[in-house]
Amino acid sequence: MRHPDAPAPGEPLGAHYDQCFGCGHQPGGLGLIARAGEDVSVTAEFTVRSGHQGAPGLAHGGVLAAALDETLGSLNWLQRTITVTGRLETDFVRPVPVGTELHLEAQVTAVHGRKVYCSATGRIGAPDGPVAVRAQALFIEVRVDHFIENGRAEEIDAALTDPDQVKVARAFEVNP
Ligand SMILES: CCCCC/C=C\C/C=C\C/C=C\C/C=C\CCCC(=O)SCCNC(=O)CCNC(=O)[C@H](O)C(C)(C)COP(=O)(O)OP(=O)(O)OC[C@H]1O[C@@H](n2cnc3c(N)ncnc32)[C@H](O)[C@@H]1OP(=O)(O)O
Repeated sequence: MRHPDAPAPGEPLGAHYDQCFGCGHQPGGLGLIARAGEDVSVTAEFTVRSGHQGAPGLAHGGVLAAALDETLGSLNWLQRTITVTGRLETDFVRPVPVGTELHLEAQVTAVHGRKVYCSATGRIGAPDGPVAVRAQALFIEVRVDHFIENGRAEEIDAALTDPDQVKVARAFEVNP
């Protein structure tokens, strides 16, 4: 369900963690930029770079799955809950050349308790371009302890003492 304080449609969502491979400022990462959509949906773009290749001149399937995963994960901002990927099923429909701007969209399709069912699509070159990838996913709601108990102490300690990170956690109504 869309949280009453969710970002307005069109508003950029920013990074949930500065060192995230998907949305953070990580060298070699995706540099994916997401925006809130209507209801519980998001749109995002990511440009395939040479470091994302699997075959000559083509994106690696795992990188495309990561872009879908990150787009789906950014639905957290609209629900103001923290969820992590439990299951991600991906259809690779078309090869994606290096240099392509992949236009992604994702939405929540159902919620049962802690389970959030969602789907995503990635299109080549434009929001109405040819479909290249699709995903069906199940995200599971977790508490902030999930990260504190499982993450490496070095990064967890840094996150807990970073005011910007704490602000992001508060946006998810989490009190670390
Ligand atoms: C210190 C400061 C930190 C600050 C953090 C601040 C902000 C963070 C904000 C957002 C960040 C959040 C996410 C990141 C966003 C985007 C990145 C992309 C997303 C990812 O990349 S994220 C990484 C990959 N992800 C994982 O690293 C998960 C590893 N995994 C686990 O940690 C556990 O596996 C877990 C927690 C998933 C479940 O464990 P659990 O013990 O809590 O719950 P349980 O197993 O009981 O499952 C409950 C119900 O889900 C069903 N269920 C579970 N898994 C299923 C599956 N695979 N298929 C079908 N059904 C499944 C069960 O069947 C049951 O269903 P039922 O209730 O009906 O019986």
